[in-house]
Amino acid sequence: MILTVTLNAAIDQTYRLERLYAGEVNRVARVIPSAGGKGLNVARVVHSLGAEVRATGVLGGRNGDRIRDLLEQEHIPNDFFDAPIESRICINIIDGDGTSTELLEPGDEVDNRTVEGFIGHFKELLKDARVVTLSGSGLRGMPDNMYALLAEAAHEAGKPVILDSSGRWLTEGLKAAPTVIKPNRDELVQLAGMELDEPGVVRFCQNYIRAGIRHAVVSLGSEGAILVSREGSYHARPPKLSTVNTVGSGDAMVAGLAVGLMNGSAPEELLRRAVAVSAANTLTEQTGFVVEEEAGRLYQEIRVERLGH
Ligand SMILES: Nc1ncnc2c1ncn2[C@@H]1O[C@H](COP(=O)(O)OP(=O)(O)OP(=O)(O)O)[C@@H](O)[C@H]1O
Ligand SMILES: O=P(O)(O)OC[C@@]1(O)O[C@H](CO)[C@@H](O)[C@@H]1O
Repeated sequence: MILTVTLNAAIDQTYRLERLYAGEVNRVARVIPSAGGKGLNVARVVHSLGAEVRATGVLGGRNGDRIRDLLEQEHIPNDFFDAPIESRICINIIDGDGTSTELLEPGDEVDNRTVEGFIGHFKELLKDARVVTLSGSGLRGMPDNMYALLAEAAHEAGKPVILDSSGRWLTEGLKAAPTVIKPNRDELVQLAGMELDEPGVVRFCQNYIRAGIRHAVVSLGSEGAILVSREGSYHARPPKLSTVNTVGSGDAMVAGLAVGLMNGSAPEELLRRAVAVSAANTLTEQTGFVVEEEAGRLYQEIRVERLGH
């Protein structure tokens, strides 16, 4: 089973309208709600790929109940830790030309009892997990090294762990050397403190490989992704696509990586599958949702280049 962690779960509201006018009254044409926060998108995609998944994290309040209901409707197995908080709402506004504007609430504040309680809950769930994914921001009040604590618990239990986060959650989480990391272009620039070209990405990521991370996968939007590992580095590119909603593509990539890791895929295959799954996510309206056959079709069209750097 793949265990997905969403510390800061959300009701993701996708609003579609013809055009967004800042500073004016905007009427929404269509609302598409889904159980969100990055880890729940990962869970949905793993589920749609037919692999066994369990979603965990922290939920609370009426929004927390709604998130549970949405998960039940989709038959996504879940076992969240209940906390005296209100889970957040995140908004993604997509206008007629496909431009996406995201409004992300920060999430509620928790105390130490919730932090300790969740870590205990996570350690129990780890027993049945084959791969763990840690995604997105944490809740206020959680220690900056929350993901390092969870990754260390996964290491102790002998379970591979994928980290996909940003800011301090990522910087501190990296110190526990997760098995796989998946920064996007902006996150890598923040970590490096400068823009990087393709050889620069490989050289920079090799530092993480030396520090014990097995695969560093840098996602580059429509340009696909670069995987750096001890066995070699690769750049996989998807075909040009008419995208519908790109939000959650990074999460779909993490889902593809988790399934590949569980199946023991070699780096090139791991990357090709992850790029195919993430590209398939851009073709569906719902955030973090993939049609398996679409991913299979795209898999044939991914071009993979071995990098010499
Ligand atoms: N326009 C696109 N066309 C084809 N594939 C895409 C496109 N946008 C994203 N992808 C695929 O999705 C992967 C992840 O996208 P991206 O680098 O934007 O991640 P991200 O910023 O983490 O996304 P998010 O935070 O929205 O989940 C890319 O590596 C690529 O394989
Ligand atoms: O605030 P975080 O946890 O970093 O990101 C939250 C979020 O933007 O990420 C997903 C897209 O990747 C959305 O479902 C969700 O709303």
